[in-house]
Amino acid sequence: MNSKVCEVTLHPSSVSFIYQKRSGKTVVEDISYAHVLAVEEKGFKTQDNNDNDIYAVTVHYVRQVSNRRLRIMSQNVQSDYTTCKTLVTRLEEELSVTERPKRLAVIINPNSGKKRAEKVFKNKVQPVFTLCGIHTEVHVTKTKGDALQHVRDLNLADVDGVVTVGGDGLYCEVMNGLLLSTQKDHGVNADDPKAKVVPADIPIGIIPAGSGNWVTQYLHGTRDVMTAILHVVTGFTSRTNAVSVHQGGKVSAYAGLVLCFGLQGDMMNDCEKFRWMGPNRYAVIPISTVLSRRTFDVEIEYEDDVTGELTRMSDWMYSVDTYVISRREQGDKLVPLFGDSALSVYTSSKCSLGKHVQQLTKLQDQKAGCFDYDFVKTVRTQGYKVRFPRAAVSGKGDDSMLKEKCYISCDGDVLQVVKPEFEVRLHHNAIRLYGDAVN
Ligand SMILES: Nc1ncnc2c1ncn2[C@@H]1O[C@H](COP(=O)(O)OP(=O)(O)OP(=O)(O)O)[C@@H](O)[C@H]1O
Repeated sequence: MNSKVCEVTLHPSSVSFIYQKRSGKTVVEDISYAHVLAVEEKGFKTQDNNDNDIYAVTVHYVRQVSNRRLRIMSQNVQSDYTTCKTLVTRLEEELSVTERPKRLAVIINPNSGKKRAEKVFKNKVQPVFTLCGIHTEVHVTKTKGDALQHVRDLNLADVDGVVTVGGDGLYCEVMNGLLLSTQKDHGVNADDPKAKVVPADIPIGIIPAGSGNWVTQYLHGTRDVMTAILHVVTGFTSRTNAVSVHQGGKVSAYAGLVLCFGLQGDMMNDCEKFRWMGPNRYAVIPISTVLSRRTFDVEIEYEDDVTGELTRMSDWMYSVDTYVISRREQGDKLVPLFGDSALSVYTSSKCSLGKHVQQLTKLQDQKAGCFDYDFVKTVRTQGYKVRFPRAAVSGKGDDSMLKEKCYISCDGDVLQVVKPEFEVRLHHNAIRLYGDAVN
């Protein structure tokens, strides 16, 4: 922390401090009001050489350090009383007119990742929220589904945002709760795939404490916890897409990261059986799933976003994957694209194991060209139906159920396909996240 007698200049959108270092070098520190977190009055110190009373104020602010990481810096300002008071008044004014959250509902999954979510909240999140004068209402989940129900029970008018401390699965639950509550409040039938979904206005902040934390990585360019906290307290938000999956006239779930039918669904289902292994299970189990990969005899119906044509394709497929946060190529890498105008749906048909592993490895490493294989098809659409026209079913008509167990990975959670048809719809920019995603 710098602690020097300063010259303070208030500009329209920033404040600058000019002081001399011990070496005699003059330093100018310019801090945008948008980056100021809090101002604390420390009181009178000594007198300067001109017999003026020296007053001290500490200004806490955010600075980007490296690799898109953010940190809290503090400037200890010492100056005459009037200058300091003018500074405090101005900064408090600036802080009060921003979109900063003041009341947050916090939901913690104590079982996320390495089970450190509660510690992360207590040691890292709470002190920053306290510094910024944010009031919190904390809920620690007891079981799966608890977060969704808690959000549904919240009076959304009482909070400025909902913060999750956990992984992508916890984010998915909260997002589901917010979207379902919003549809109910607006009289929208969430079960109807054609209904126009009303976007959820309450932003979600994600403090990464899970195993994957991909939404955080895509949004902030880092999984760093302090960076995620500072994105919440500074209050900037970005919009992101959601997709819904419907079966048998009901909405099964919304996804905000991935909705992958087939191979990835099987991988997640296999990984769930080995939850006791912790995050290590994701490194080992998928290999055995790929080695025993299975194909599904499916028909996909969609309206092509480019031609507007209603199209059907039938094939034996390993997977039908949708990345809710789209991927686009930048140089030799895939980078995230938030709020894409259509879904990119990737289907994988029969191919040799060697080629498949090569393609999946490229995809895992986020390499450009990972979809450029003859067995991978890319479709751009607002939604699609997947049917199992030749699958064995039990029951008839609306009661028919698939006999084979098939799974979808919905943001890493396992969703079973029970009906011989499911439908997926895009909901453009339906969710607000704390963070300034740069596409
Ligand atoms: N108290 C709880 N006990 C068991 N499961 C929970 C609890 N709270 C939430 N869950 C569910 O556990 C699943 C995984 O949670 P979460 O995403 O937080 O951690 P993770 O799986 O370690 O991380 P990631 O999803 O990033 O891989 C989610 O479906 C979540 O809803």
